[in-house]
Amino acid sequence: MTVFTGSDLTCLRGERLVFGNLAFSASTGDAVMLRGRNGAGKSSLLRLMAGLTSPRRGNIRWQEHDIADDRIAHRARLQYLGHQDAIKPVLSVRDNLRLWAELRGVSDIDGEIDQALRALDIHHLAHTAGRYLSSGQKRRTALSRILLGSSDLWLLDEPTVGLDRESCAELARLIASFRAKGGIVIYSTHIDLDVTSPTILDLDQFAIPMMEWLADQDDADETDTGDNHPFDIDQGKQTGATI
Ligand SMILES: Nc1ncnc2c1ncn2[C@@H]1O[C@H](COP(=O)(O)OP(=O)(O)OP(=O)(O)O)[C@@H](O)[C@H]1O
Repeated sequence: MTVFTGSDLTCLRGERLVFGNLAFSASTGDAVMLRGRNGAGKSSLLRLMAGLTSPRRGNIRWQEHDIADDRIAHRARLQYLGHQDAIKPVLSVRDNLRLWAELRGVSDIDGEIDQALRALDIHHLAHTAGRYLSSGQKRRTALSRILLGSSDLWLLDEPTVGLDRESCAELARLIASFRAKGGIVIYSTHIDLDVTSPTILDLDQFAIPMMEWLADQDDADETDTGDNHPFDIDQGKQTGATI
């Protein structure tokens, strides 16, 4: 059953048209790998999928409901791992996890933290303060957070950065186990992660020149009464803004 979809998505960041006319769909147990050159918009798309930002055009739906209609419900069903590990330097690994578990309303906090620490093989770091962790240990701590509580969707932005080979293999196992329980995983990576049969979404295919998009908008706006152009078209010409 198709659960998570996006259609006709256009993403603008600053004055940059990152991608346009992008669509995706994912069903229970699916993995989607985002691919594309640096700056193609993988992180931007993951942020849209998490409901942290809004598309300039198009919509993203969870079981037919636009995620923009209830962002709190959407946040509750997903775990998002961004570029930043978001580890509090003065708190121990365990207390960092406790903070996240409390925010997520986990009931068996200590039990779930123990499980997550074991899954990422960082139990021995439980009492180490965040500021003393190596970058790989920070990434493993951040990854252990996504195991806390229940979720239906993992959005992972370059989850392998800083991880050694064993941790990458462990992450691949965690992804497989999450999918086996019906979870959907969408991730970006520049290195091979051993994920079984992911759908590939290549963002390079959705890059469109800014001027082409503005002309397209102009046609669409001819029937509009209001002026909701994001940019003045002459300004676009002056700056020659293209992808
Ligand atoms: N906060 C921001 N404000 C304005 N533009 C931004 C911002 N963050 C990113 N961008 C721009 O958006 C575009 C897409 O960036 P994004 O980080 O989504 O790409 P990416 O595919 O994840 O890149 P990478 O592979 O390098 O991580 C880039 O051109 C970037 O310069």
